Amino acid sequence: MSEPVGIHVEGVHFGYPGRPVLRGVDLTVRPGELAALIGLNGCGKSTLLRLAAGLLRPDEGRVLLGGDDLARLSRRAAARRVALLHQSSPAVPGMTVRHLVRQGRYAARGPLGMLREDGDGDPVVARALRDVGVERWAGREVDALSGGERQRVRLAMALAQDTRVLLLDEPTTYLDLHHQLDVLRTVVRLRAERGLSVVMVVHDLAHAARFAERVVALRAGRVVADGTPKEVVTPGLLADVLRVAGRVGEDPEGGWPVCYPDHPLPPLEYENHIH
Ligand SMILES: Nc1ncnc2c1ncn2[C@@H]1O[C@H](COP(=O)(O)OP(=O)(O)OP(=O)(O)O)[C@@H](O)[C@H]1O
Repeated sequence: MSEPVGIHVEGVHFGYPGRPVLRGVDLTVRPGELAALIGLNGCGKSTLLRLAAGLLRPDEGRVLLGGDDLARLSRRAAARRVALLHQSSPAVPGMTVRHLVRQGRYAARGPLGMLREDGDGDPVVARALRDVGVERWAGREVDALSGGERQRVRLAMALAQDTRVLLLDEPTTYLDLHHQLDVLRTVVRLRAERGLSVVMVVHDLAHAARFAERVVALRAGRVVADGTPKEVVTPGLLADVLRVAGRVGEDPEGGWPVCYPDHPLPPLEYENHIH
């Protein structure tokens, strides 16, 4: 028997009508592992996360969560195992931070459990608010928060699902540098403390190289590189995957790769076909 894994994406093909996006993607992320997913705009990163969360069904291939086929799980059972922080979410007029984060408990508690809850009662909600340092805003309206504040509250909502697999689509969007690092370090800490499998879409290679155990590069619907930051983040990757010319050095203390991007390269032929 092979080792049970957090999340295992196997041979996944997917397209929207008239638009093939993923063409046979394999990806395994073990408990306690943080994988950064990188690639050009429109290459299919968010689509892959939505498939991994069970919000889309693969045309071919499958997604396994701890060995169970996601396609066989109900929406609610899936939501107890995998949480997705979306790139953006619609505004909800009048909703408080606590109320929004409580929404993350729906899968675990069910409709009756949600009704019975007395407000502050759920310790997982309190912990999620604390994890991202937003407990002092619990009574504020979400719509009255800044973009960065709202992003952290949305992360708290994903954490409130209390799943072993966490999918984060650009979790540092809107955040200032201080809070980018704060959120990334929180994710790194939680994945170690709670043995989470984390897949995180990032555009900032510095963050991928510094905080992820693995960097997975997607191009034209396929995984074209998957390894440690040192293995993957190279001038070749900058050029082939991100269409940027630049140098790659090494952090003198930590040893992780440091990029010095210089100028964009023209798109490749396949990109014109796909997009
Ligand atoms: N609901 C949809 N219907 C049709 N096409 C879609 C839909 N969602 C995304 N696409 C297309 O699928 C492709 C992949 O989109 P996706 O959002 O997965 O890219 P991405 O890598 O996450 O991009 P970005 O870095 O810009 O967030 C794009 O060409 C996009 O236009």
